[in-house]
Amino acid sequence: MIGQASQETKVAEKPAIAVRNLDFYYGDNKALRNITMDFQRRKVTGMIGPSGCGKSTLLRVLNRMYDLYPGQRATGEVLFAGRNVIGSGVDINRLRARVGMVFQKPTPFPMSIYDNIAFGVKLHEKLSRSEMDARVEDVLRRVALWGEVKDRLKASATALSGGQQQRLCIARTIATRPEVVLLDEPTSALDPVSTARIEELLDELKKEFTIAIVTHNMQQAARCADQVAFFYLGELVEMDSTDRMFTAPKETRTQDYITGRFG
Ligand SMILES: Nc1ncnc2c1ncn2[C@@H]1O[C@H](COP(=O)(O)OP(=O)(O)OP(=O)(O)O)[C@@H](O)[C@H]1O
Repeated sequence: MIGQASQETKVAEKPAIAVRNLDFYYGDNKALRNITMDFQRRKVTGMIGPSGCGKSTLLRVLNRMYDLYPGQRATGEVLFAGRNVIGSGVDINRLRARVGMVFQKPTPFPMSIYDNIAFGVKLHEKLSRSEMDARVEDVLRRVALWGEVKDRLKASATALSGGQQQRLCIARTIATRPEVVLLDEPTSALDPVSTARIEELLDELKKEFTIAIVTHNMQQAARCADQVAFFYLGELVEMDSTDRMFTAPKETRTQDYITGRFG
């Protein structure tokens, strides 16, 4: 009975991000159509669908990355921390610290491993040297990179392997203590061993962060995600728990995609 009650409490928990009737345009091209979905708190939401269906576009809306480009606009609501983040009057730098993003290709800054992490933190917090050292160590430990780099924190981040660079980018993202971490195909440029390490890491990170991951890899979605959303031609076709999406999807298009019949 107690288990059931706590289960119900979990279900009732407010989503970290609630997307409502979201449309997105690249100029005249409508790339997202009336998207309504929830990103559950401290869960991994997998976003799947054929190339061009709008997965990356949706991620870029969640932290207003599209704002950097003229001609791109979103309408509808993206509710995060009590406000519509695609509305006016939002502190975009603050939003991007709270909704962090990791890209497909590792993108370390051309500076030292230490500074890659300290750089973003300094924009938002005033830490003493020892506090910053502690923050750097903490996030590097959490991405299981500390052992590999602790003796060369002042060395250039670009000298790390691709897998190490991607773990550093995740460390850099979580160093500003975001609530949500967005990952756009974070392992597609990595070998299987590095991929497995990132997937293990996601399992750890979701204890603390809400995670949204775009992936083309169905096994990865099945392994990592708690819930999966399937997109097609700018629409959200279906969203459900990972188990149900992979064993009993409601829509034929979902079934066809996950079984490799198209895409
Ligand atoms: N900068 C842009 N300018 C114009 N149209 C764009 C731009 N970026 C994406 N699009 C269009 O928006 C639609 C959605 O693209 P998006 O990159 O979000 O898809 P995706 O599902 O992430 O694809 P992929 O899996 O190949 O990365 C596509 O029709 C694409 O051509």
